[in-house]
Amino acid sequence: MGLLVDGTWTDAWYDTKNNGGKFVRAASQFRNWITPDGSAGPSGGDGFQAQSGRYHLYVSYACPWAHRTLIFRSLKGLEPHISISAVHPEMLGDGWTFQTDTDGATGDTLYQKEFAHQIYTRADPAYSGRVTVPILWDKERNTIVSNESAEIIRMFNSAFDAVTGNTTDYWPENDRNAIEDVNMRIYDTFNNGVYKCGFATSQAAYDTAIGPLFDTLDWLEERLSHTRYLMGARLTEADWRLFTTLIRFDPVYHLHFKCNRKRLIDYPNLWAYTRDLFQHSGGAQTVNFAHIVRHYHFSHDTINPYRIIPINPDLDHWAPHHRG
Ligand SMILES: N[C@@H](CCC(=O)N[C@@H](CS)C(=O)NCC(=O)O)C(=O)O
Repeated sequence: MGLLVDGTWTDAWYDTKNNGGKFVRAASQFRNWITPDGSAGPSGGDGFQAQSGRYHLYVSYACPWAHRTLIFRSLKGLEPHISISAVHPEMLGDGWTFQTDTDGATGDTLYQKEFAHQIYTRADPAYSGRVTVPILWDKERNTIVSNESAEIIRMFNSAFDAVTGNTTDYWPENDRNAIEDVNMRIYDTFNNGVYKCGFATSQAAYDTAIGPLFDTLDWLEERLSHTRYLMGARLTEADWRLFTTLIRFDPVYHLHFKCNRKRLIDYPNLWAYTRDLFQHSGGAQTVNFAHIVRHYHFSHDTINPYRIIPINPDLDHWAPHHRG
């Protein structure tokens, strides 16, 4: 685990000392948008036109943020148009690596680099900051388009529609405000909330995060007792953003990140909803439990220094969900 400082790799754990033991996630720095005609998006520069074969996605199968982008690549039929490389699940002193000694770890299929930080310095030799996945790479301009998953999924949702002919919309105009409200609560207390609990280095920081996390799960359990999806009958990005944290909850977050007041399977609606999404196209084929379990238990020295992988419950994600 480390970061780049003026383009030089430096091995360092998250600094929580200045925040009373709280984990504070840094903002992503590459914020360009791919658009149908290459005009600029809501942030960054122009010149990133949606074209088949031009872009490459670096992911970790373990990472919930990268997982979102894999789901949207699948939902929107982008597999033939956007190539991928998947990092090795163990993120140690060198950060994410392109070692290939584990099933599913592809190596850097574009440039045959060893480390993900070399992709960042290829885009910006003086980059300072964390080296995170996902990374959306432009092969033509030789740079990073975006390293912000929330924005990458919105690009995938619509920018390539003319290329693929797939016009299914997971961010429908009429529901955007409602989606934003739900996203904000789920991001703050759950998607990022599990990390706030797990990476807390003071009791107070943990206590501040854990209450709202389970309040959100109780709220979701109630909401999903009335409707199939978060926005009603229609599946939207809000569901997929929630899914990537739910699917990791019992195997990882419950124990490893101390989110253990309840398990996912203790919430009948949420658990059935998770299975519903898992069984949907874009679900199961983007989930790699081996990478998920290995990554978290191996990569966080301060939490699990002996890298012992717990036995974990047997979960049947293929059991009928009865939410049709
Ligand atoms: N805001 C980013 C966050 C991505 C992120 O934090 N990814 C984690 C993996 S789950 C990572 O690469 N962490 C490496 C680090 O923080 O050094 C996004 O949503 O795209």
